[in-house]
Amino acid sequence: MRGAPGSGAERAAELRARLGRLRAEELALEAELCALEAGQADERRSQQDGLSRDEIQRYSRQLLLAEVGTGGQVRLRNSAVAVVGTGGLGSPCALYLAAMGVGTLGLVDHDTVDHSNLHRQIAHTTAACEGAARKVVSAHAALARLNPQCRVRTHDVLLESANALEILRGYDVVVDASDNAATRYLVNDACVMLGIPLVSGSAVRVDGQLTVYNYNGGPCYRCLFPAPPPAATVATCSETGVLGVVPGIIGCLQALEVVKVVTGRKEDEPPSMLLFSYKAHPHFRSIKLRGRVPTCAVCGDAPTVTGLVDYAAFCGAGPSDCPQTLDVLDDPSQRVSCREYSAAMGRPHLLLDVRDEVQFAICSLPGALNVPLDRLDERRAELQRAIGALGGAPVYVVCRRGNDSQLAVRYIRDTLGYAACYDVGRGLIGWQAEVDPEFPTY
Ligand SMILES: Nc1ncnc2c1ncn2[C@@H]1O[C@H](COP(=O)(O)OP(=O)(O)OP(=O)(O)O)[C@@H](O)[C@H]1O
Ligand SMILES: [Zn+2]
Repeated sequence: MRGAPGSGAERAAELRARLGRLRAEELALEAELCALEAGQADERRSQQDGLSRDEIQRYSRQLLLAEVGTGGQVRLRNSAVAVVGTGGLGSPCALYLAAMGVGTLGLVDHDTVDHSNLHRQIAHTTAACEGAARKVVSAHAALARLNPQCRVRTHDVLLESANALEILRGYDVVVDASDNAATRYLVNDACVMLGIPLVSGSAVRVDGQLTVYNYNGGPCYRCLFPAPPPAATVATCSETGVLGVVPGIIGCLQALEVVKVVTGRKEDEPPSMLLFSYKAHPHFRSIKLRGRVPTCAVCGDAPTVTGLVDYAAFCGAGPSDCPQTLDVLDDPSQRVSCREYSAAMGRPHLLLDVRDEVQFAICSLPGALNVPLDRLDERRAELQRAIGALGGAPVYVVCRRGNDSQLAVRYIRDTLGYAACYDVGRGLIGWQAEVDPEFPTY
């Protein structure tokens, strides 16, 4: 409803529009600044001993703590910390590190802000998303607003074997806030080779984990996990979801560990892994870890990995948490495109949606019967009845991305013996791209 001319509602709309333009301009300036600064030679980091008047005022509540004091604050100011990933973990971690007075922060990310990031990636804003801002630019803007005294270096690149040593060299601590196995091993190996402590975190669904690796005789990531898990078993936020505050909790704890390492307060702590779960009571559990493993391939006594390797090949998946695309149907005639299904919708058929009930409740195509892939066999009689009523008309099977639907087509053809069954290729993601741009994706 539009307000009357001159009313508060009209003024609010005008102010909202003006703020939108200012936010867009801020991001454009930020992007230009990031690009300029990225091309400049690094200045020497300040290594002075004392604190300025401004610093004393800004950090006064922290200076009062025996755990920090002036000495600790100076160490924070003189430190440089790299944060790999400015997503769910990296956002709160980098914000707190900047707020607490870390002098130099390096942000590494190769991604653009997306709407589905905003419930947890709190360094980013709706305006950044609408302007398709790069994550490092958007995070730089947030850090600059929070603490202009923090020097931010942005690395708007995919961290990979070819650039990791060069990018991470010179930092005092590295924070792994990434979301995939290939990057975890890469960052671990680079930190071992460069002799940098690594504060590693992860968060999926309602659970999180935190460990400091390669520190004070403790293990590295490979000491604990010498071989990566099979790529298909790795849970990812985009597939299984994540409660917004969970990476917030772990990212804040990563910032805490950085402070302890930089201020020298962690030296007496034995290595441990902290586990968090919303479902466990109490929510936190700490597991003691053994020290460095002498046979470890990278930090052991006779390392076999002495340079960065091909981590995508090692992990069976590249540096992305996007699920792999399956192709299990032998015959392309068992698949229709989303456009072809759209054309067939007016004719008799059964649309079977094999996503789980939670996803089906988010959005679905008209008339779809929902039987999750893992319940096909249990609900076999019901399926057979529905197929029997078709009089030979086709069954189309859909899921989110077109992977599970292929497995279901196989089941219906091979186990139920119904040959007129087709996969809707690329699933609902394809439906939005090919047929209906208004259809929600998640
Ligand atoms: N090798 C890498 N180099 C640079 N950035 C990386 C690398 N690996 C992961 N990242 C970044 O780490 C961040 C991890 O964030 P997060 O786990 O919250 O998920 P996301 O990828 O942003 O979102 P979603 O998984 O929901 O699509 C991402 O911004 C991603 O781009
Ligand atoms: Zn090791």
